[in-house]
Amino acid sequence: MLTFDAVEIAFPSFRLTASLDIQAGRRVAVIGPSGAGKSTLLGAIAGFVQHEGAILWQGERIDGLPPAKRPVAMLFQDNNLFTHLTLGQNVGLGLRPDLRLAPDDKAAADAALDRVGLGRFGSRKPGSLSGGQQSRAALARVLVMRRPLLLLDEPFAALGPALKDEMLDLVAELAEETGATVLMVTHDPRDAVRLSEEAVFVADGVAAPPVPTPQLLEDPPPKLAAYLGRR
Ligand SMILES: Nc1ncnc2c1ncn2[C@@H]1O[C@H](COP(=O)(O)OP(=O)(O)OP(=O)(O)O)[C@@H](O)[C@H]1O
Repeated sequence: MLTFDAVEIAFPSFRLTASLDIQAGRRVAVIGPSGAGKSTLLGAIAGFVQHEGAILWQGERIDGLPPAKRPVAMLFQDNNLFTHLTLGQNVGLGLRPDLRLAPDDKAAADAALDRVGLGRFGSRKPGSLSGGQQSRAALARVLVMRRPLLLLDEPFAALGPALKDEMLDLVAELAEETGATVLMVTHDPRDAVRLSEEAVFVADGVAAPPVPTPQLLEDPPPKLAAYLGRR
């Protein structure tokens, strides 16, 4: 279980509180108006954002750990693939930031590329791939890290609808296989329904405890209704 215990994030002109639990193995959408604090919430889990209160994973505090030691892998919208490195090396970075890859590491990187359908592309560079293939490579890099918490910050926003659906289904499949707990920031209720079982609504300085995604979208609180354009 991922626990936010009286977490409070305070920037000079922004404040966000969160007291909630997310069951291990769940896929959870983080949804809410622009600027509400969705990315900030993920940043606190990953260790990029300072806060009061405690964040625990399986009952142990992780908020004192440096980002690299947290049980977390994070995927951003711009992929963060290095254009001068091959896909194999980009994925290998998930294992060894210095890229001193042992044979086992190389095999794990190849296996991760294979799993996302890029088995033959290990020696290619990102620039020679389509947007969808680049997204798959970035997913392979977080997959190879084998971290139990997968944080996705609008990772597929730049993809067209069909490709986005394909990626969301792939994430769901991989999460089932690995048992990973997934938190995904999205602006699109369709994405939330496609990927997630539960959703955390972030608005007015509060990240609310998760509720079943269909329930939240069928009967949204007023702020979410306004955000969704349903008044
Ligand atoms: N390092 C920081 N220092 C000060 N303020 C910050 C910092 N990071 C974020 N903020 C502020 O925190 C608020 C929440 O930002 P955040 O990016 O988390 O929102 P969001 O819900 O992810 O927005 P969007 O949907 O537009 O991406 C914003 O007002 C932002 O300006």
